[in-house]
Amino acid sequence: MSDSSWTRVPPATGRALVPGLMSSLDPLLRAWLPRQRWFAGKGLPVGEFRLTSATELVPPGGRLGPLGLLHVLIDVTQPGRPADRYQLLLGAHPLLPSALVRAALGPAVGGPYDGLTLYDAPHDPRLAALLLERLRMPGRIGRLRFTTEPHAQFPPGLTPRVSTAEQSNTSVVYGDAFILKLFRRVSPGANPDLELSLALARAGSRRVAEPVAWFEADSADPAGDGEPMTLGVLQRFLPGSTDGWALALASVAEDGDFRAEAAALGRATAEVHASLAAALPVQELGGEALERLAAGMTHRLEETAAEVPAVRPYAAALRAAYDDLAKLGASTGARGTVTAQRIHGDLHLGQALRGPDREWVLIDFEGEPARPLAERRRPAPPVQDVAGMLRSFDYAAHHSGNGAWAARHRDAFCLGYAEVSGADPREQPVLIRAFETDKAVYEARYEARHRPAWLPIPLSALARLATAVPSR
Ligand SMILES: Nc1ncnc2c1ncn2[C@@H]1O[C@H](COP(=O)(O)OP(=O)(O)O)[C@@H](O)[C@H]1O
Ligand SMILES: O=P(O)(O)O[C@H]1O[C@H](CO)[C@@H](O[C@H]2O[C@H](CO)[C@@H](O)[C@H](O)[C@H]2O)[C@H](O)[C@H]1O
Repeated sequence: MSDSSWTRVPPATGRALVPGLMSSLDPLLRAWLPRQRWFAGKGLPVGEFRLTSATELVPPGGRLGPLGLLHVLIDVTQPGRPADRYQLLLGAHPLLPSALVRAALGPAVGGPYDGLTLYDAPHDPRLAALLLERLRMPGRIGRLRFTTEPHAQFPPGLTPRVSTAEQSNTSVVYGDAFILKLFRRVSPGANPDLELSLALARAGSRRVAEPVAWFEADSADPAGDGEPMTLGVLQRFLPGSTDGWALALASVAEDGDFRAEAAALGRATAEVHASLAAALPVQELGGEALERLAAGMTHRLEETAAEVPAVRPYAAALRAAYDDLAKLGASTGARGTVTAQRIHGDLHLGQALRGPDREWVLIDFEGEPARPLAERRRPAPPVQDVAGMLRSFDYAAHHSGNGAWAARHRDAFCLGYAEVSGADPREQPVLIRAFETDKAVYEARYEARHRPAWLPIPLSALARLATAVPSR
């Protein structure tokens, strides 16, 4: 089937295809976009919207027109940050069915776009099904390129439902067999969620949800640097799985013993690290690289203290952890004693799913969404992931004030990790303290921006880390 049966391909700006789209979208997006969890520039005034691409997907042989799926990439300018590019998937309807009213970008009646109401398409099973059909067929449409992993099979007609999980992107589950993650803030370059999941799956790892298909946009516009942008990844869905955060909270609530699960998670994490080290480049970080790492952490602390006043009282003491890291760099010279490799980058209990077979699988290899893509793709010491998980045990325990639960399970996780890697991460105290501090600083900013009621959790960790005995 030729691509042309799927779509009308618009010119680069999309304006000729969808006359009036931008003037209709502008006022709607001003109100709707900042309310979305995945909107990165919260709290800052919105400047301009610039349409960089619009592509309409319509079913083969289906009627052309506004009832297709409109794929849009839009740049948003805000003072004090580089422009962000967002992926929008829009439906348009003359009279929105009641089930879709909550997905409307604005008032659900009297739509401003040619008399049509615009809405967030992943919520519409008909349009989500259309996207799956398109993913089943490798090929291009305008700037969009669809790819299927060789030998991967996924049947047509799976029933879609949009995920209700609180998340940084938007996911659609198809028949409890596959899950499509639609990245919302996109940048040129492979998204590590696709890159690392694919590397792990191709290496035969059982700790990953295998990608079966994905789609990208080329960066033909002047702002792009030539690398394609990953827009969405379809992966195996793990039915009947529960995430580590839910399991940990249940255990905390009854002061339970979760150590076997925590140790198994430590082993799974070390297995993933070993597979990533075997599949992708590894490098030794010399003195200067460690000093740069420490400088980056110090910078993040300063930015956070400027933005989140409650962090300020701890800032001076916390810097000691980074100074120690820089000194470690200075003492190693160019020899390099710290191994860096590709890692998960944002590991926490919510990123680990345990299936009915009781095995852990890690998901969401995207890294911290707030960091630039190039930084997220850089090799880093694997202890960074360990520190992320240690913070997560602390988060879980905080809900009941049960600090002993956190300590027991942090230990169990490290012991499990050591069983596979051959070394207990706590044998690198300077590194682990620096990364744990850096993570808690990240969390303070994350919570201040997204969930202010949770801010006390990273703040209490910062208070503890600030008074921790320096490792010198
Ligand atoms: N392969 C999968 N199988 C089952 N559930 C999944 C799978 N991938 C993700 N999920 C569910 O979707 C949620 C969000 O996924 P995640 O990749 O963390 O998205 P985001 O990056 O947008 O936060 C997870 O917490 C989990 O509940
Ligand atoms: O899963 P995401 O990629 O969206 O990660 C972001 O959101 C997480 C919260 O949903 C946040 O994690 C923090 O809260 C968790 C409990 O909800 C806790 O287990 C983590 O340890 C803590 O960092 C994550 O930092 C953020 O990037």
